[in-house]
Amino acid sequence: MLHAPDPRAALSWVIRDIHSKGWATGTGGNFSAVLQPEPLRLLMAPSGVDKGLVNASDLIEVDAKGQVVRGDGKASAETQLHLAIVAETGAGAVLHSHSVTNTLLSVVRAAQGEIVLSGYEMLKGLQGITTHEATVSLPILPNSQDMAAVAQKMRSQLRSSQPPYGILLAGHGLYTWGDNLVQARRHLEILEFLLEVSYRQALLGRVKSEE
Ligand SMILES: CSCCC(=O)C(=O)COP(=O)(O)O
Ligand SMILES: [Zn+2]
Repeated sequence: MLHAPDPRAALSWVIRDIHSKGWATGTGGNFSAVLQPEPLRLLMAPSGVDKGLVNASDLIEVDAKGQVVRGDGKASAETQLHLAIVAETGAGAVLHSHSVTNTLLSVVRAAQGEIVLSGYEMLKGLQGITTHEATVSLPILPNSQDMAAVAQKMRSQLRSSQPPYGILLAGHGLYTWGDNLVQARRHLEILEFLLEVSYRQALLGRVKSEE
């Protein structure tokens, strides 16, 4: 289904799959795929829908200003973040998850401003990484309901000399992306795996030091 020629079938399957993994419980998370770059058309789920129940025909199309140009429903307030990521990275798909692990770790590590992932074989699942001897930093931005302000902070992270593979919003969730939906989904799975490892490693360290 992921390789389906119909982008609606592919994106709706990815959304339900992410929900089934517990990374977009209830209405949490939002997801987009670029249908065409010029004029920009993003395929997205409408705001506030249960991400376990999204069908191909439920998806809406939004333009570069975040206005709905096709389909029923409202565009997510977080559409601005998807648009900023697409504009800065040229991504073909953007995935935003609300897993328990990313919600928790992004709060606990908020003061550090980043989560560093280093030395794991699974890092090679990220595009361009060919060795476990790699270090990836996921910036943590403060959460806010002011999406224009969050989008601006994301843009400056994405313009850095080493743009990140993902960005965390503290107590909220993870944004990641890829050249296409297949790559974006792989990045999400890899980063969720590595965040889970990081979380369990911290727990283990705590148990050890308490012995
Ligand atoms: C309980 S979900 C709160 C809103 C959110 O963070 C999210 O990712 C989903 O928002 P949407 O408007 O796209 O449904
Ligand atoms: Zn969210």
